[in-house]
Amino acid sequence: MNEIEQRIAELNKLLHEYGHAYYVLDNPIVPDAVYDQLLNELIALEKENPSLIYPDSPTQRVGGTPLQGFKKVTHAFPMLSLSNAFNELDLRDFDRRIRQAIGDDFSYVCELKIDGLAISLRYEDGIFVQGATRGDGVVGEEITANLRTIRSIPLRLKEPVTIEVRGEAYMPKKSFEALNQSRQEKGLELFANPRNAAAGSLRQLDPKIAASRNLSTFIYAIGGDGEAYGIDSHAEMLDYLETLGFPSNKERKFCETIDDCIAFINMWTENRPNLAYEIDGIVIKVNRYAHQDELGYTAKSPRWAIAYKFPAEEAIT
Ligand SMILES: NC(=O)c1cc2c(N)ncc(C(N)=O)c2s1
Repeated sequence: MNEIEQRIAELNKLLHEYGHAYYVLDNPIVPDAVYDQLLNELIALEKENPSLIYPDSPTQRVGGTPLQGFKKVTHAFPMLSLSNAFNELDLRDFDRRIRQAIGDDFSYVCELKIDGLAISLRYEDGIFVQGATRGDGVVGEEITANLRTIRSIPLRLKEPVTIEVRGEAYMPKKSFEALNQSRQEKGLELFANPRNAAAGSLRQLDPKIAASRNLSTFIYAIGGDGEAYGIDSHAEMLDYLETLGFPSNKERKFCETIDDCIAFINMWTENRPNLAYEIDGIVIKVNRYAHQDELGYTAKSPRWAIAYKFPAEEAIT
């Protein structure tokens, strides 16, 4: 490798590491000025040596030309929906049904239900190759170019695995307020809520617009069976996603009983306004895969999971 190739390889490695710390771990290890200076150096070197541009270089996040339309993509594994619970009685019914099926020796994992747009990301040998919306759960829209602009989505994983993951793309509350403020000043129609703003941004044909919307993601599931990756519980799967370099939401709790889940729900009902992003509920999943396999699925959703939905907020008149 000559000096330029070495420097380009080194800059890609450094910028991946710094970008992961900043956008995924929310814990920068260098000042922004240092990151920008290295990025500008890489942009200049790539301009002089286009044959040395890595496909997953951080300079390759925002594509050039707008798309004509979105292709349809059939998910390798259907993206299922969750059945809903609206009150404590629904939650205790859910818990009772599980006990009747598998006995009492099991536990739950509770997670925040992110109010965004469900997405599916495909990686081959660790490289991000395709991203899609949920669509109807079986067929979604291919929005790879727009998802590449989201800095928390790794373009290369820390392991060269072939994997399909699911998560939620969302717009932080502060970005939503700033976006609507600027739209108001331009006399444009406002977005009703961060979820619509995130969905609208990812449906743009020009990736430069998506890139300007400061979207982020949380990744929370592997498509297909996690056993293929040597994992045998939901909690371990979430940790595995983090080791691969995905952003996963840290506000999750291992719960022994449905009472612990209800306490978690009550705490977040109270604390929800303090989050930097919107959530519309709490997702409760039976933790061990062996138990999930025993419980199985109904026609459209897993029997081992439920989404508690917060009461719709009273419209502030
Ligand atoms: N429809 C679904 O299966 C899910 C939807 C969501 C969501 N919007 N946010 C978080 C999770 C999670 N942590 O499992 C899930 S799962």
